[in-house]
Amino acid sequence: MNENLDPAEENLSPVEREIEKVLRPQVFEDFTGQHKILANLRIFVQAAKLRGEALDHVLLHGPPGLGKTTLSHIIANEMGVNIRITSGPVLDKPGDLAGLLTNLEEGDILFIDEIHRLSPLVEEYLYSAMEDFKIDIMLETGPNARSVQISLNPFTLVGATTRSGLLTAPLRARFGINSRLEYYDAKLLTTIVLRSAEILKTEISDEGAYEIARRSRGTPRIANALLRRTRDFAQIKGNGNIDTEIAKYALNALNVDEHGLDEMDNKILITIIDKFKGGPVGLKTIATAVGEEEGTIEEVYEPFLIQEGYIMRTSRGRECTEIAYKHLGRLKTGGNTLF
Ligand SMILES: Nc1ncnc2c1ncn2[C@@H]1O[C@H](COP(=O)(O)OP(=O)(O)OP(=O)(O)O)[C@@H](O)[C@H]1O
Ligand SMILES: [Mg+2]
Repeated sequence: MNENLDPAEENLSPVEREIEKVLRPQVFEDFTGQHKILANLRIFVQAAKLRGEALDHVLLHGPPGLGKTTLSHIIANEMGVNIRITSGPVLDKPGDLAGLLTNLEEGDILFIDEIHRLSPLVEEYLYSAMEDFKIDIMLETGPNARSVQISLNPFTLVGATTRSGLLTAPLRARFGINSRLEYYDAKLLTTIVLRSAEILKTEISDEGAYEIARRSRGTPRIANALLRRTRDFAQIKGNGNIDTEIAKYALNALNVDEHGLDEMDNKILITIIDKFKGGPVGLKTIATAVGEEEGTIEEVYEPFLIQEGYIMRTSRGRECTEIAYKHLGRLKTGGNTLF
């Protein structure tokens, strides 16, 4: 496995991976949305550069595909430093981490993706590295074994996670900068789609871009993926240009509904309403019923369904709202269909 590969891109074909790469913004200027986070980061980066210091450690959290990995690379570019990439599950011994840390040059960024999945032992080892830029390493083994403390070059740890709730308090406390990425509105996503279309040299109307944008679950990664697929439809079924009509045609063919919910979103809502009388029902039960991992539902599907008002999280489980009933054409009392 290429150590610099984003896990989210592992199952893409080489061509798609290349496209991902050219679409990924490289500097603050090209990164759309998340205004507050960006405004702050620009200041922190500028100040750190002015003082000639490493940037404070940064924690980026939020649902998949909103730009955590992208921002990490941008921070490295803007700081003018190297970035080393690893992830929580890959680092299974403190020794793995020590190897990475001792190779960092002054100011470099160590990016740990899925940082909530660090083993407790590795996490603890990270504490002194983050706090004092010092680590203990073991020299020799057996009777001569001894540990010595070595100093590291000051570096910046950038941690990314979709599950900040799973981070321990001591780890979270060691990040000076803590940013939560939010879903993007349709207007911002339209800008992103237009930018990507330009890079891909695809003709697209503003309305066509908006149609893709508003049906992308608030997520740039999904917007770019839908743009690429719509481009295919435009090429084969049309004249290569994307307008509203071809966008609608493509999105329907891809099972993305009018409100941008995909098949699994709808399956979750239908299950809660038809099988569990609209809830409340526990996450585990929903997961079993729809045949999806509990964690995936909690990280990927639920946050968007909650934000858009389709479901509510209560102490007794998940409940569908009036909006979900309306969306699916169900009557709230008794769960009968309208049709
Ligand atoms: N603000 C943005 N402006 C333009 N494009 C963006 C933006 N945010 C993300 N993208 C695009 O979306 C893709 C996915 O973003 P990224 O890989 O950074 O998400 P992530 O938050 O790291 O997701 P995961 O949690 O799955 O790792 C990127 O390749 C990039 O092209
Ligand atoms: Mg990522």
